[in-house]
Amino acid sequence: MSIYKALTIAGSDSGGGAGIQADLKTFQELGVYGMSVITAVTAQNTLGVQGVYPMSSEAVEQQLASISADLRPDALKTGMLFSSDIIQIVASAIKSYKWERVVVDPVMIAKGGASLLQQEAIDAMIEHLLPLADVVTPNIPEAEALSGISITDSESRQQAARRIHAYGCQHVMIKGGHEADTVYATDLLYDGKSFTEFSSRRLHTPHTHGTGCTFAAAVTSGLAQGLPASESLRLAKNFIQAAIAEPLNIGSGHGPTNHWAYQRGQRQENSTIASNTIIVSHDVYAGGTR
Ligand SMILES: Nc1ncnc2c1ncn2[C@@H]1O[C@H](COP(=O)(O)OP(=O)(O)OP(=O)(O)O)[C@@H](O)[C@H]1O
Ligand SMILES: Cc1ncc(CO)c(N)n1
Repeated sequence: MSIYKALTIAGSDSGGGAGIQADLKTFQELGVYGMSVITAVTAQNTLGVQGVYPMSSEAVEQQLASISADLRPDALKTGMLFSSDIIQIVASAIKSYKWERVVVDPVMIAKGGASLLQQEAIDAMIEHLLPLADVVTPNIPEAEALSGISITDSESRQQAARRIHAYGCQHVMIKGGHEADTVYATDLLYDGKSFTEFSSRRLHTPHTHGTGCTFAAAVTSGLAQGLPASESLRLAKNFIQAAIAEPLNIGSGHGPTNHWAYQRGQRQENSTIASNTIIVSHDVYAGGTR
């Protein structure tokens, strides 16, 4: 039996719902062996972020080197990278170790508003990391920061996706979790040729801590097992829908998602979880100029 290996390069969330912890739980549930390079330790719970403690450059470099010397990842994802120094170290490791199937989740700000990436690091991400990415998964504020385009409607969302794609990544998925009051949570994929929407029923719950990390980790799990990007994104959309639909109700603030729910739903025919994961995926009209 082949063991597929996935690596997450991200921050630690002491509360266990986002960051490295969400990534490793997702890898495990989706049947891939998980490895981690920790870029920063955050003191965090469901109420917010109480502290951010970046690792030294040397600590990040050595973790990457140790993995490279022994355990080649089949796919990797980046999450919270915190500074332009860490971004450059990670980008040069990906290039020099010739690691492939790279998912960049351009984590910038936690849901409560705490900064997880220094402002000046956005340029480093565009210059060094995005050209190495197979899949980039910004939420709407991150897509605005990367593209410089204010997203107000579907046309401006398509423009932002085109602009980010032009930085050199293969696929851009602008996630729709932050849209207010829509019936569907719709993510928009651009592969340089056409747009595809992935829609699911928007669930009304405060328990969405770590949705972005979990989603990108599920994409990485699919890529690690050799699925194409579009299939990996479909898997991730199903995984996160199930994880939001069955909240754990842990903590007194914005609780974590349920990383067990997807596999539980797969095992139970006709379960409520399975019926929650109806996905509409279709090509959308690519208006405007390319
Ligand atoms: N309330 C919801 N109902 C259904 N799906 C949702 C909901 N909120 C987010 N999603 C889905 O979860 C995934 C992550 O999207 P989101 O925009 O929340 O990421 P994010 O802002 O990066 O998350 P994070 O807070 O972890 O940084 C997307 O596939 C999105 O459509
Ligand atoms: C460590 C970490 N990474 C990412 C996020 C974004 O959800 C978070 N809250 N914490």
